[in-house]
Amino acid sequence: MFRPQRGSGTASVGGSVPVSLLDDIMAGVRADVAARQRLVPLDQLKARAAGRPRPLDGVAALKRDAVTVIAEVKRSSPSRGDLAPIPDPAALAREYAAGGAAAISVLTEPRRFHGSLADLEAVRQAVEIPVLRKDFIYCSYQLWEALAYGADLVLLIVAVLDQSALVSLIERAESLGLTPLVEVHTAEEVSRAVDAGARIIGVNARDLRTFEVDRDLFGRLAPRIPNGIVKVAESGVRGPRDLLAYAAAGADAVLVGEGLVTDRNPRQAVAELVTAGAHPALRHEAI
Ligand SMILES: O=C(O)c1ccccc1NCC(=O)[C@H](O)[C@H](O)COP(=O)(O)O
Repeated sequence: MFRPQRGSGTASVGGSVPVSLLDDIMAGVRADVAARQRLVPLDQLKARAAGRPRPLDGVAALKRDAVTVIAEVKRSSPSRGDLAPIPDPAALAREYAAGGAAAISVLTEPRRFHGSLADLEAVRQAVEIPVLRKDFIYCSYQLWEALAYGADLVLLIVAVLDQSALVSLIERAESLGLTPLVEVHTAEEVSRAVDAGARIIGVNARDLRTFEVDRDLFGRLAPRIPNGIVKVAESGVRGPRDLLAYAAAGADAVLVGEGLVTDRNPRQAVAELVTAGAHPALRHEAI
């Protein structure tokens, strides 16, 4: 198994073939999905999903007359290692909701982020605001899992999907009532997301191949995102100042992980972001 160095998303395996960490993550995700498919056949998953209420509207939750906050349940990450043990994700989610978060993001990838579908379900049962399944989704089985375990939104990362897969996953997610948050990191990926019909586009400041965080990237890419599409600034928010910078560059929402899970008072940390996001100078019309 490839073990990444901090600050480096690529390495030489066996001294010769360069392997991207993202490729390594995807290999693990595919193996895990295949194993879960053997344990829980699609019919069983669909039956479980049928017992769930219809998912909440992700667009309506994020696009308000203030900059909204998506607060993330994030234990660990490839770039930063262990961040917080989070023994009770439901309790953390309740704190986030009490602080005014518009939605909760739950990392469900187990190998690198120490997340799970059980975390997703626990958070779903704890809060009434929309919940995002944040994972490396490449197939419709994972969408059914998202639905069955209580997600309202799903992350689709353009960098790991070819265009036909992106289009069909967006369509399939929408047809299931799930709202896709389509993540980009380059101008070309913005075009692909727009062409594929994304209604929410997240610009991730973190390059998933090098782990470098470029907070100015959102400002460069946001003008390429047409009006009417919800713009989310992902990664690198460590406090209200970062939210205000993203807001000034046109963000409708920010997605925050490390800055919240490492704070001693996550409820207050969210509330401070929400207060900054509601500043009258930032107010814009809801779509
Ligand atoms: O966080 C990582 O190291 C990472 C590495 C490879 C793929 C994804 C990764 N993180 C997922 C995210 O995009 C973040 O969890 C999210 O945007 C919050 O970022 P932050 O507030 O900087 O923790």
